[in-house]
This record gives sequence, structure tokens and C-alpha cells, in this order.
Amino acid sequence: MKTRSTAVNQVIELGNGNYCIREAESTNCYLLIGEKKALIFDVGYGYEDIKPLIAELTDLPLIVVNSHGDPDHALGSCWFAEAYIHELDLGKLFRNDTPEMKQKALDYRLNKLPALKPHIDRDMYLKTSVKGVNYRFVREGEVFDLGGKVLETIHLPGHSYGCIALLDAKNKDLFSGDMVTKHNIWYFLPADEQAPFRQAVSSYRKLQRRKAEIARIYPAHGSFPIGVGIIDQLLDSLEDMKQNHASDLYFESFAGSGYQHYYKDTLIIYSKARLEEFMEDSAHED
Ligand SMILES: Nc1ccn([C@@H]2O[C@H](COP(=O)(O)O)[C@@H](O)[C@H]2O)c(=O)n1
Repeated sequence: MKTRSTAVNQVIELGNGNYCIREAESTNCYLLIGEKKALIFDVGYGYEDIKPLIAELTDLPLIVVNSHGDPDHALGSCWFAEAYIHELDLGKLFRNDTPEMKQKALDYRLNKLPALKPHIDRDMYLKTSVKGVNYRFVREGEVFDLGGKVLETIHLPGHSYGCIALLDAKNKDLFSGDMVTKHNIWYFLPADEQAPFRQAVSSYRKLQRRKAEIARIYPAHGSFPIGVGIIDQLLDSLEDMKQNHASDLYFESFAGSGYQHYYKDTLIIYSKARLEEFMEDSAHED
């Protein structure tokens, strides 16, 4: 099928009725089309309404599912009547739904991509809100049957308390949100926004146990698909970070600051407090 992109959203065909709608060269939103229904996994910051792009690819009833409540994944819910999110992340989404947060995030993005400036209606965007959306809570094990394509929800707390991934076991595709990626993973936001590292370790171990069911991983940021070996690398990177963090470089963003730990293909950006807590937790385990 011929796909149309806009200046803000690039549409990439993945095969097997799956598409990536990549917003502003950053957030990979996945449109998964079955025989009876379609599902969009993440909807970006929502700099523009992506419904017209979706309508060119499918006219099936659409289910909107957010991988977690961060603004770059879920603020775009404002364009839809109903959206799924894990209950632990709805508060986070609402806290991020302010003109100030949107302004900061937009400035950060336009600083990286000045060519987008004429294509985003800033005033309109600052007025959007996710508060009028009808939310449904998505839970561990919940299944979305699209007809010929079935997606199982896997709860993976870590980068946020309510992070989920969707597994299409028949086709061996994992749509991993922010928990599994070769791009950076932020772990420096306050403790009420992101789970302790010990929970991230449990989440990566949970995915390790499902490795035989996964051949390709489609992350919410960075290149795709990636191989299943990245799950082991992420676990190893957390161990490595405990030992080898002395030369980690400082990082600053519109949402806070942290330190960058590179390990093989992975990059964890963490706060000192979170690392100290992790090291203490590990000491008690021994
Ligand atoms: N509230 C937020 C906002 C963004 N992130 C992460 O920022 C990264 C953005 O990467 P770009 O290279 O596209 O600038 C990405 O890892 C987001 O997940 C976040 O964690 N929380």
C-alpha cells in the first residue's frame, strides 16, 4: 500500500499489516491492523491529529493503547475519544498535560528540528488536553484480539510504573514501548514518576523468560526492529552501571538531568539517587 507522510509524522510500512507512524523523528507509534480491528500503540506528543493518516491505512474500528503516561507517548490521546493506559500512569499523564510542559517539550524538539517550526501550530497545540478522553485501564495479561492478530499485554514497571509492552506471539513481534530500546532510556525523573531499578530488573527478567516467543522488537524510540539479545544487554547494563559509573557524563534535558551510562548498544540515563538506592538494594540481597 502507498503511504503518505506529513512534515511531522513519517509513515513507514513494516509488513504484515503493521505500520510505524514516527512523530518528529522521535516517537515510534505502531499501527497494527488485523482482520476486524486495528490498534495504535502510542500516539506521540500529538503535535498534529494523526487520525487522517490512520484513515488512509484502515477503516476498521481503532483501539488506542498508550505504552505509558509520558508526554511523548500519550499526550496525543487528546485527538481520540477513548484510550487505554495502565492505571499507575494516568496521574503522570495528567500532570504532564500543562501548557508549560508542552511548551518546554516543543522548544526542545524544535531546537533539534528547526525545519518543523512552520508545520506545528503552537497555539493550537498548547490548547489541547487529554483530560476529556475516556480512559480504560489496561492490565497485565489483557489480550487485544484484532482478528488474525492477537496482542498480549505485558506489564513492565521501570522507566515508569505503568509501562507496558504488547506481544504478538504468533508473529513473534514485541512492541516494547520505552522499556526495551537501543535509544536512551530515562531513569532520572522523581521517584513517584519512575520505578526503582530493582523493579526494572524484574521486568527485564520477565521478558527474558518470554524470549523464545520473540524474534523482533519494535521500540518506541530509535531503530527497529531490534534483536532479542537487547534484553540481556539491558540487564547486564544495570549490573555494569553499579560497578562502572565513575566516568559517566552529565546529561541535561527539559525534564531534568542525569548521568549517561553506555553499555554495548544500550544507554541508561539515571539519577545519582536512583543508582545509590539500587546499590543499597543489591547489598541487602547479598
Ligand atoms: N517526559 C519524557 C520525555 C522524553 N523522554 C525520553 O526522551 C528521549 C527523547 O529522545 P530524542 O532523541 O527523541 O530527543 C526518549 O528516550 C524519551 O523516552 C522521557 O523519557 N520522558
